[in-house]
Amino acid sequence: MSSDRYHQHFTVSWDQLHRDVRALCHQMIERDFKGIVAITRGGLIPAALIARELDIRLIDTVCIKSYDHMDQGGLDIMKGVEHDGDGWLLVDDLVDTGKTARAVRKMLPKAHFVTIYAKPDGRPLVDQYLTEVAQQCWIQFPWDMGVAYVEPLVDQLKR
Ligand SMILES: O=P(O)(O)OC[C@H]1O[C@H](OP(=O)(O)OP(=O)(O)O)[C@H](O)[C@@H]1O
Ligand SMILES: Nc1nc2[nH]cnc2c(=O)[nH]1
Ligand SMILES: [Mg+2]
Repeated sequence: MSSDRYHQHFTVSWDQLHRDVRALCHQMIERDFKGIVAITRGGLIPAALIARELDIRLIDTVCIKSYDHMDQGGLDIMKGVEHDGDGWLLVDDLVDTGKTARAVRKMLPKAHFVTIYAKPDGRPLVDQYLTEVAQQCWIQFPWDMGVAYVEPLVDQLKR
């Protein structure tokens, strides 16, 4: 999935990501989980933040690699887990088309599946999310960005 065909961007800073994960944790505070299964790689950092807020110590991963082979969006499950997700919290950063969610849901049908952000097409596949983002909007995560120099306005206008 390349971002160039998206017209809008939703840029998430580390500070916003942290605040959004904490807000999602407030919505899960009544629940009791055996552990967290993070969907790599995007689910890893949200899972670590949730583990800290909800004091969850048992953390596993489902390792998935998606590839666009001639636009046939394929998925390679590189590592699964030995249970059906009953009592576990399943975490990803976002759901877009739902392709990843559909594959993981088959493996962990009984898990409580949450993402921080959800596009409309993927929304029905997760149990809980914090913020809906337009389908054509590319979510830019802090781990894909860096702080950059911006030249003074006067110099920009001189060019
Ligand atoms: O609903 P979908 O259309 O499947 O898109 C959502 C998935 O895409 C991103 O992962 P990506 O496949 O980019 O891999 P990564 O998490 O390892 O970066 C994101 O972390 C979700 O897992
Ligand atoms: N970073 C990022 N990865 C994605 N994978 C599928 N949709 C998205 C998105 O909006 N942002
Ligand atoms: Mg991912």
